[in-house]
Order: sequence, then structure tokens, then C-alpha cells
Amino acid sequence: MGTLTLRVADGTKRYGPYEPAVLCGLDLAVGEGEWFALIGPSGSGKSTLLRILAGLDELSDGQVMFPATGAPPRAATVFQQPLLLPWLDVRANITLAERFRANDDLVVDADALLATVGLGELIDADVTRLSGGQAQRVALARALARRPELLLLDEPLGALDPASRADLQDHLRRVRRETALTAVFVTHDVDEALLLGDRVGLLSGGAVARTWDVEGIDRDGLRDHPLRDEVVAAYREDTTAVSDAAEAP
Ligand SMILES: Nc1ncnc2c1ncn2[C@@H]1O[C@H](COP(=O)(O)OP(=O)(O)OP(=O)(O)O)[C@@H](O)[C@H]1O
Repeated sequence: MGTLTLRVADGTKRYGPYEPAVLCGLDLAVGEGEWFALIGPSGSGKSTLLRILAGLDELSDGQVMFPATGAPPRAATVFQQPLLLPWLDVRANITLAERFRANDDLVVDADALLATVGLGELIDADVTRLSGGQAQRVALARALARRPELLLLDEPLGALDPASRADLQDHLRRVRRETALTAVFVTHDVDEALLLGDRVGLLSGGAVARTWDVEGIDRDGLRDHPLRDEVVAAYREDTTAVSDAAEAP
């Protein structure tokens, strides 16, 4: 872990030969151990980019490269919905990675992972009885169980109430602190991007139009942080431009 870098060079993605490009000449470099938070209006291609980084889809043109390792990394993705298997308990959901990697020496310490996400006492619980926040924490533990080199998070907190969301943000900050993972994190929420990202990027016009370096902003310092107004203004401007274009005759 901790030796992964990724680069997208001149990335273009269209979903059909006559479709407009969703990504267009996109360049992105994410450094070793960096958490890159991607914001952008709805439909700007954030999930598309994440799927491509996960190896679930391909660019139409351009390249995704992993310069430090050469080969595609072991990646784990957490989506907006936890997608747990309802017929398995919490422990079995988390140890799935172990069962499906029979040739690997992967041994999943479900207890330790659950402690990392603050759910130690629920190890044998029925997953259908978990709250949305608890289920999403199990999904995060399940992703970490794969010992990914690259963690991809596609609005993982988007469906949660504000209290569960803040709680899970704290757990993710802990994961960022305590592991050497590289991560790309999609969110609509600028505050969340600033709390969780080492760098925030705005996806606009099919490319990463702007990035901001974030140096250790904590929750208390967030409200009055000058970067917050700057990123919110750029995001708003971009969202307005998109909705104006959509409403144009
Ligand atoms: N499988 C697909 N086939 C065709 N078009 C697609 C497909 N997936 C996404 N698109 C289109 O690509 C564009 C970008 O979608 P994507 O889901 O990547 O955006 P997003 O920024 O993640 O949006 P949101 O914030 O609303 O989740 C949209 O216009 C969408 O309709």
C-alpha cells in the first residue's frame, strides 16, 4: 500500500459514436497517498470518471496510467447505496473479499475493520436492521477489507442524514490519517470535499477545470476558511452556467 499514483492523460469518453463527449481532454494526476475530492454539477461526468478509474469502463480515447506500479491497482469502490447482501450478517458481508479470493493470502480481520468504522458491537448483526449510516459504515469496512491500493468513493454519504453524514466523514478522515491509501472521492458537497480532500478538483466541460490544495482543514475551521468561499463561488458559477445552458432555447 501507499505506492500508487494515477494519471489520466487526454481522456475522452463518449457513450456512443453520435453522443457528445462526457469527458473531453481530461488530464488528472493523483499522487501517492493523496485523497482527491471531485466536485462538479450533476451530469458533469464524475461517476463516469470513477467507473473508468475502477476499471469498470474504458476511455474512448486517451489513457489511464499508474506510473508508480505500472499495473492497474487493486481498487475498491463505495457507492451511494451500501449494496450489502441482506442474507449475510455484518461479519460475512465484510469477509466476502476473503471468500472470493481463494488463491490469495488475504485474511480479513473483520473485528478490527469494524472498530475502524466505529461499529465493533454490531459484528454479528442482521444487516437488514442497520440504519443507513451503519450500513454505509459496513460498506466502507467491506471495501477496506479488500486491502485496496485505490479507494474510490462515489457520493458514499449522499443518502445519509446530516448527523450520520458528519459521523461518517469523521471515520473517513480517520481512514485517511491511518492508512496510506490513495483515494478519489466524488461529492456534491463543497464542505465535505474540503474536509476529506488533500486536493479538490472541479469537473467542468469534460475536464478538471480547477484544483485547490487543501491543507488540513478541520470541521471547526471550515466555516470561516477563505478557501470555502472561493470553492463555493467557483462551483456555483459552474452550476449556474450548466443550468443556464440547459434552459437555453
Ligand atoms: N451508461 C451510460 N450510457 C449512456 N450515457 C451515460 C451512461 N452513464 C452516464 N451517461 C451520461 O453521461 C453523463 C455524465 O453522467 P455521470 O453519471 O458520469 O455524471 P455525474 O457528474 O456523476 O452526475 P451526478 O452528479 O448527477 O451523479 C450524463 O449525461 C449521463 O446521462
